[in-house]
Amino acid sequence: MSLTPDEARQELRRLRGSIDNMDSALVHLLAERFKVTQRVGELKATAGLPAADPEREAAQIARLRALAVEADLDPEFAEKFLTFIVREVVRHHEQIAAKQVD
Ligand SMILES: C=C(O[C@@H]1C=C(C(=O)O)C=C[C@H]1O)C(=O)O
Repeated sequence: MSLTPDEARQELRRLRGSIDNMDSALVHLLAERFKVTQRVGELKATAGLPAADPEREAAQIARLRALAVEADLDPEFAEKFLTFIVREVVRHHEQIAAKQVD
């Protein structure tokens, strides 16, 4: 299928509109996730529980890797993405716990 330059530009605009919508959804989902993990961090700090839970993280990685395969997404990428987010969450939890000690 060969497109004229105008048709290609039109298709590019349409595809980028779709990418923008998905990026917006991702940002909103991440914001909601961080609101919930903030509450988890406060709960853990109050109860004296550790910031990180490696067992839970391993279970999440296994679950997301399987979901990624089903969804035709690279499971390595899914794991890296989750690990990146969880690392940030644990950093927040450590900060929340440190504030409680002050
Ligand atoms: C949110 C939690 O705290 C940490 C962050 C996790 C996450 O972002 O999913 C998972 C496990 C913990 O290391 C939790 O324990 O559920």
